[in-house]
Amino acid sequence: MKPSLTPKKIGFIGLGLIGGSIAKAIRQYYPDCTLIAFDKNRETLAFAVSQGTIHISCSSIDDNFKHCDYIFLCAPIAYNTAYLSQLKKYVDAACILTDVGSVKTSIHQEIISLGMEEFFIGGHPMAGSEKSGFVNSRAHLIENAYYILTPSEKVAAEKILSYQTFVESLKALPVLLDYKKHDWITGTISHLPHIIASSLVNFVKNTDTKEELMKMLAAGGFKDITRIASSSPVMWQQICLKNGKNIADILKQYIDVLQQAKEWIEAGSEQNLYSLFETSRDYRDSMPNTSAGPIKKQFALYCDIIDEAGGIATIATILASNHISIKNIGIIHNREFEEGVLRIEFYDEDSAKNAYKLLQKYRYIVYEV
Ligand SMILES: NC(=O)c1ccc[n+]([C@@H]2O[C@H](COP(=O)([O-])OP(=O)(O)OC[C@H]3O[C@@H](n4cnc5c(N)ncnc54)[C@H](O)[C@@H]3O)[C@@H](O)[C@H]2O)c1
Ligand SMILES: O=C(O)C(=O)C[C@]1(C(=O)O)C=C[C@@H](O)C=C1
Repeated sequence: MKPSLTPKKIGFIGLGLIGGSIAKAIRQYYPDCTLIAFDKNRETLAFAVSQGTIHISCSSIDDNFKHCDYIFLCAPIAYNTAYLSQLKKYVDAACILTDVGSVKTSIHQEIISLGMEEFFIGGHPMAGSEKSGFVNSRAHLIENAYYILTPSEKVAAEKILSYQTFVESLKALPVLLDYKKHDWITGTISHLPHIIASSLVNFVKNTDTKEELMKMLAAGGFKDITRIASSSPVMWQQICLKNGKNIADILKQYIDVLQQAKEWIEAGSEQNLYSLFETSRDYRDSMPNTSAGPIKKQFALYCDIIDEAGGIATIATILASNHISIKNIGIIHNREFEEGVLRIEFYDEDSAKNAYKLLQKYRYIVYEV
């Protein structure tokens, strides 16, 4: 049986940040598709039904999961793998079973041992946040983000094509990859940075002065490199356990690099130290910073506001009544804007441009980023 190009029913197991965001995107682009979900958190399911994101909330993996065009496993990785045996009786020839987990080898191995290869295409959207849960999910999360697909060896070519087309229809950018290669690459560009961020934060916590001066004085540099230290401990514990071998090898190489930097500093090696920062600057600056690149462009503007109660609310109302959604809003204080200024972030370029024109029309002083 061929996979359907316009899915009629899609199931979710785990409806948090990623499951919720994919479900919301599907709701937007396939309004006639029935969405069903099981999550261990019943309040999440009730909320998702009340929001109109899903149609049916399931209290377990039950018969509702029969005849799905897609089943998305979106719980923390070890649970996704643990649910496969229960799902086996619900996947049929037309169904594509997929996951969104940050590690792929462990789930592929279980799929092989359960004889479910013809149904499974691993998936991993390279988008996310340090915030978890359905409440933080949004349809735009995967827009313009790379979405890695790791097809099983025995899955039909037409299923792969169909899934690629589906991912594109949700405005993400599918990239096919071997699952073992996936785990090495994400080990380096995602898992290692999370370990660095968390251990750096803990290092500061443990070496701070009695008055917590480090915590007070930590500025942009520290905050930029450690945002992801606020991510879900369960999710990252499971990633480290399941991709442990790769991460340990990568960490070893990275520690050698740190050791080298230490030696250059101790030796006062001017040329090597200059090269360290020059090379990194050039490479970092060469990374695409458009919304289609791995680093998402931020669509923001700054706006002066009078320091009075309700100032932010007035601006939020002007934008909302013109159907412009705000991603983030807050007053910032830095050297450039000593008095403090309102920073408003939007989901896309058009919203930022429209907001700019609108706020100018209302006589606000607005600065483009
Ligand atoms: N957060 C990110 O940045 C990111 C990005 C890409 C992929 N992922 C992957 O997506 C998956 C989900 O991550 P998330 O960020 O959406 O996490 P999340 O915590 O926001 O959501 C997980 C959801 O799964 C539910 N859940 C937990 N245990 C369960 C269980 N045993 N049975 C059923 N439901 C259960 C939780 O109630 C929650 O609603 C993970 O596998 C992660 O590796 C995360
Ligand atoms: O932007 C973030 O907060 C993320 O951590 C997203 C991020 C990452 O880039 O490492 C986290 C885990 C994923 O599996 C994919 C994306």
